[in-house]
Amino acid sequence: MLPPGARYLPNYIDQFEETALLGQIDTLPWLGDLKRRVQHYGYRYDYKARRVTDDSYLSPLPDWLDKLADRIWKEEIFGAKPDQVIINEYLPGQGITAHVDCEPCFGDTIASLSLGSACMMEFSSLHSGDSLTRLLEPQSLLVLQGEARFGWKHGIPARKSDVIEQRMVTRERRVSLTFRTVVLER
Ligand SMILES: O=C(O)CCC(=O)C(=O)O
Ligand SMILES: [Fe+2]
Repeated sequence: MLPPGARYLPNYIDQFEETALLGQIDTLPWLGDLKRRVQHYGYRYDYKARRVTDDSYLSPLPDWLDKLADRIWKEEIFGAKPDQVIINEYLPGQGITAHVDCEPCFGDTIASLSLGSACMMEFSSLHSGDSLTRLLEPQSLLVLQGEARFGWKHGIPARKSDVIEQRMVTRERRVSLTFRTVVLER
C-alpha cells in the first residue's frame, strides 16, 4: 500500500544498470558522520541544521547520475531536472528514522531508486494517524509527491529481516539513490 501522491515503478532499471551503479558507488568516498554511510551529490544537505545553502553546492552531478536525473525529468516525473542526489547505504540492522524530507530545502517531488536487497518502508500520516507499509524491491523507483511528500512520514525500520508475504526474509546490503530539486534560501 502507498499513501496518496506516491507512485511505485517496479523494474525502473534493469539488472545490468543496477550492477553498474553499485560498481560506481563502491569506488567513491562516503561521508562518515551518520549511523549509515551516505554520499551527497550536487549539494550537501546539513542534517543537523536541516538546511541546504548556496555554500553547500558541491559540483554538477557526475555523468552517471546526471543520465538518471535526465531520464527522470524527461519522463515528467519531475517538473525540473533533479540537481541533488543522496546515496544511502543500509547494512542489515540499519534503517532511517521516519521523517518528512526537509520542506523548505527540497521541491515537491522526491524519487528514490533502490539497489541491492529489498526492504519494507513504513509510511505514517501526520494528520490521521494511519500507517502503511510497502516493499521496496531492487531496481524500483519510489516517487513521493503531494500528500505523500508533505503529509506523511517515511522511514525504514532498523532491523535485520522483514516479513514479506508471511515469510521472514533476511536483509542484505541495500543502497538507495534519492533524487531531489534544491530550493535555496533567500
Ligand atoms: O532509502 C530510501 O529509500 C529513502 C531515503 C530517504 O528517505 C532520504 O534520504 O530522505
Ligand atoms: Fe526521505
